[in-house]
Amino acid sequence: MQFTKMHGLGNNYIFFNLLETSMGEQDFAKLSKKVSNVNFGIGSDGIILIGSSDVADFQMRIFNADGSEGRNCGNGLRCVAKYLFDHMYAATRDFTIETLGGVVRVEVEVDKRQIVRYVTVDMGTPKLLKGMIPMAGNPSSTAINEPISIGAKLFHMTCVSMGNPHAIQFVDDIEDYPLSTNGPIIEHSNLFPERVNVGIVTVRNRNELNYRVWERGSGITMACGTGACAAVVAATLNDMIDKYIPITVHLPGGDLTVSWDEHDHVWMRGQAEYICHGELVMEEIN
Ligand SMILES: N[C@H](CCC[C@H](N)C(=O)O)C(=O)O
Repeated sequence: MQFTKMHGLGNNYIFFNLLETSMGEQDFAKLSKKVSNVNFGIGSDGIILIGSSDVADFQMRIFNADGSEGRNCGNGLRCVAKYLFDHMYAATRDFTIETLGGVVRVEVEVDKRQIVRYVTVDMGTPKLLKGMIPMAGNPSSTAINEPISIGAKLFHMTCVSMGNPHAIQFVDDIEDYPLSTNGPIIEHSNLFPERVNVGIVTVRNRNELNYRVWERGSGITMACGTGACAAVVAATLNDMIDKYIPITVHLPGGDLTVSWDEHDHVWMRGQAEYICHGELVMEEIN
């Protein structure tokens, strides 16, 4: 089985192109757990399937390193967009991709050799109601800087869905925050019936954020596109950054430009890179 390994700011996935070869009734959860493991597999934050769609130009599915299926993936979307344009599946520079979290529109920017360098994604509208995150509590209320106790710890969280769930906390210095301790506690709290991506943000100024993530199903990664979008929405809701302008989000793997526009759409612009192509020995997987 052919694969391509790509990353968006170090958030790396193994991509399978189902437009070329079907993988049949594959147990994608099992495949992702095996392939994502750096010792017994290839090593990645998960797998991404590129396929056809009845409601958009293409479809993207993402499975985390633990085998759970994600509902959206910002860094993955930029990689998929680059792959589809570079391999001439996409006839135009802008096209749509179906995810479990909804259909998004992407636009690729090419250099003079027609190679994709940057991708802009219209990530759609953020969902703020607890019933849409989803999280416990009154489903038609929101969690904006809400004090939330989990175990013996008190957190102040702003919760946003970008198609996938994010719990955002604002701290003085993201490097000091015990993310590998608190991340799994929050991810697996019964407050979040579908678990949650845990984002930590330091506001540098009115148009720059620092952001780190403990990802649902993958743990600490170098970057999270949907998380960066959720961070900008959360910082805006808490009046920590200026509205409607492009915000630079600094992640461990690099920078993204995110804006939440006056039409309630969140836009993310960033790079996507190839790492390698390869052949997966399938009998080792089953
Ligand atoms: N790294 C991805 C997010 C993966 C989300 C996944 N961890 C989940 O929601 O289960 C991104 O760039 O948006």
